[in-house]
Amino acid sequence: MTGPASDNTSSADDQTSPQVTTLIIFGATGDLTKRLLLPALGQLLGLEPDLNVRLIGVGRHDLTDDQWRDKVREAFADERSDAGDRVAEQTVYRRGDPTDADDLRSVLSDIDGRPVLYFAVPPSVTRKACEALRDVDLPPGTTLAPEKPFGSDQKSARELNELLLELVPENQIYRVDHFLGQSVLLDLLGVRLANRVFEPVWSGTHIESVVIRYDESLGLEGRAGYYDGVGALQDMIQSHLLQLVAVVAMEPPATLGERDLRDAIGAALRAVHIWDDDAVASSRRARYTAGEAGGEQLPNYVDEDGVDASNNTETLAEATFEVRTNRWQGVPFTLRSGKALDPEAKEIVLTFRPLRHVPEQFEDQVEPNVLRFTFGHDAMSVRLNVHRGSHPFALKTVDLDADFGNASMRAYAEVLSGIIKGDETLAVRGDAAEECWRIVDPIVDAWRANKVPIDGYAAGSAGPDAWPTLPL
Ligand SMILES: O=P(O)(O)OC[C@H]1O[C@@H](O)[C@H](O)[C@@H](O)[C@@H]1O
Repeated sequence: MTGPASDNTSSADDQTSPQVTTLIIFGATGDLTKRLLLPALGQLLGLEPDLNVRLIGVGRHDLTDDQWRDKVREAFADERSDAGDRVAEQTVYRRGDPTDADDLRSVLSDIDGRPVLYFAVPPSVTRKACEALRDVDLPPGTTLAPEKPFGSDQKSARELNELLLELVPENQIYRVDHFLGQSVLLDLLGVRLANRVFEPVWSGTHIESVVIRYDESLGLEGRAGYYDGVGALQDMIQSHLLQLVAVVAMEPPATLGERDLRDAIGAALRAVHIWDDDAVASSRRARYTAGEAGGEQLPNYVDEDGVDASNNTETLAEATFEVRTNRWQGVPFTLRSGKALDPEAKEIVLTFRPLRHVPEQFEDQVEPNVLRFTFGHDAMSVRLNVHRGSHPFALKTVDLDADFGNASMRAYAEVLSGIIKGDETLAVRGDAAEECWRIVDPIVDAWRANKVPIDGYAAGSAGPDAWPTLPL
């Protein structure tokens, strides 16, 4: 995490000098590494040139060191820096299988300082790799960074936690959820916790509903191997969006140190339940049919390469939850995310309750106040009723917009920064990972049992016509 060092970090405090970190990326030739991890590392090195990092790529393909270095340079090209050039110059590639203890030993025999094992591989490979690591002597400080999804239900998440904890202590496990590094989440923390005008009204006494949506125009993008059978609920709501719920709903922590913040997130998640405890009535799912979205012509989802129609995968999911605390009981938190949607809508929207009384001259003119945070090109707006018009008490609803511009750091750069510096604040703690599955498991079960119909929507539309509109 950038900014002031956290006040109650554990592992970060133990480090006295800029220790060397060897970042070992398993899945080095994969899409995640190319599109997200390496560009983020390049950006981070440009912003923090003193980070003492070595990079090793590990993959199943045959690559020479020079070929790998070219890939790294290419990924760093947009944000080139001396530090990035140095890392790209020194990096090496090892052909290896992360599920093979001999290969793991061989990679770890050749490292400087503290190794970070970043698993940019499918979850089944991460699990087998961790099983293989039981037979490997891990160097001091070894850090494990598994990517989402972390398990496939509460039970498997618990088992994976147990396995990881056999290998290293919790403060050396960085479960990656890049939404914790999204600048909008960091904006939300600032707006909520540093402003007198917001914190006192941050509760169900004043807020009527919360909507967190992440409607993307992208389709499957050739990711059937991962996405098909997983779907929008598990891909987005189970992980990313529930982390956002926790940050909106948590009790204000005394500090933003890793322990206080992650305790608050964990407590908030433990209070989240499906609305009315009714997974069938409180969830919806749908799948796209052919159409044009994001400038691309998309086929029916079921006709996409690699899709197995019998998986019945949804590409749009919506579910409503309740946070059963004194602060939030009775306030619906609706989460929604999907692919191939137009318009894109990636935002957190808090709608305020009506005033108990307004002067009669204002009646019928007043709209609810709305506080909105927008992802991507970060922005925030507050909807207010103000005087405007031809008579003294005429009101108009206006959105006061603040455009924060592009984030100074990519979400993955924030996450990598924490991992490299040994600050766990923006990593998912084990209890939170299990809790997120506890919350959605009943919906997954209801959908598998076909208790919720799967609706259709044309790619490029705003979703199924029959679904109620969320506040926008
Ligand atoms: O918009 P971002 O930061 O790329 O995050 C969204 C992506 O997050 C990933 O974790 C999901 O697997 C993708 O399906 C999704 O598109």
